[in-house]
Amino acid sequence: MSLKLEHVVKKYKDFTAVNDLNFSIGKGEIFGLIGQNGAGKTTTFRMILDLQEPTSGTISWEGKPINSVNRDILGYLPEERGIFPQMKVEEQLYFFGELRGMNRNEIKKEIDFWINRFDLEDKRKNKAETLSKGNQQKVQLIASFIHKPQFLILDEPFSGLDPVNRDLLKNAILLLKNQGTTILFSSHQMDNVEELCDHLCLLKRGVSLFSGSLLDLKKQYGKTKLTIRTNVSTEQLGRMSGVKEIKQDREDIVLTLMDESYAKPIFDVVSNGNYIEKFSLDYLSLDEIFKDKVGGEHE
Ligand SMILES: Nc1ncnc2c1ncn2[C@@H]1O[C@H](COP(=O)(O)OP(=O)(O)OP(=O)(O)O)[C@@H](O)[C@H]1O
Repeated sequence: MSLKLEHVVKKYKDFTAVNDLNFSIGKGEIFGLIGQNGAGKTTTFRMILDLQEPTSGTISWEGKPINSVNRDILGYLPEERGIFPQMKVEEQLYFFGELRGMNRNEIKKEIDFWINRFDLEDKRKNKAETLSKGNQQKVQLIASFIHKPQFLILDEPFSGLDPVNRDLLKNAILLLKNQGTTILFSSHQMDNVEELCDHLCLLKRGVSLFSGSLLDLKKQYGKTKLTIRTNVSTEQLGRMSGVKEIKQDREDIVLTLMDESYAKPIFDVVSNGNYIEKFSLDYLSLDEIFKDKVGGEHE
């Protein structure tokens, strides 16, 4: 394991922001930390980065206490966005690279590569303050990993990015993973987590509701989402046994089943002389699981 948190607690006076948190991240894995506002994600990141001390518990990197590890193996995109407004994009990135001990040739290579990937070529010589928010965020992202850290922590990296830039970021994250970078990121947007993460931890008010592989989380619920497009009526399907919930979603009827075994009798009814355009039995989406786990409080 690269990163390991064991029984980590963070208290602010009487308030417990993180309570007995345990999870580990394997080398080269993408790990998602998800939770509502105030769940304790940023606090956890700050403890991993040794910017805050845990009240109790241990955090280790490759078996050594995280605070004994060379800072240059880490990269961090903080939640607070901010770059030097008056500095040109390129100067900015040279500055952060030099801070990490890189020479100008190495930095130039990285800048050329990432500026191109993030579609910022025409902004190179522009002052940061003249860039749109999304473009400023991309510059800050490049700054966080320009030194090729072994372990990259991204706090809400997708927030504020349009769909095209979200895809650019997703591809960048996958590229970094393929180069061996271990990546931990937080997000409120479950589709990003679902697409990218191998493993995740679901936090609610500082307590972990689940930590482990995405597939194991999905298996807890089983394949209970049945989507049907047919000429059989909603009323008839709603009367079938094992149906917990039924709703119309445009042309589809979506059933939530008590468990997977109820799908076969429904198939037998639907396939009996009817035209079936769609019959698909799936795991719940991470968004649906999240809402179920955190209850009705998720807006
Ligand atoms: N310095 C502090 N003093 C007191 N309470 C704090 C402090 N920092 C954070 N908290 C509280 O700890 C809890 C967790 O905060 P944290 O910022 O880690 O949440 P988060 O999951 O990152 O939320 P968000 O998604 O809104 O960024 C919140 O209730 C917050 O008010």
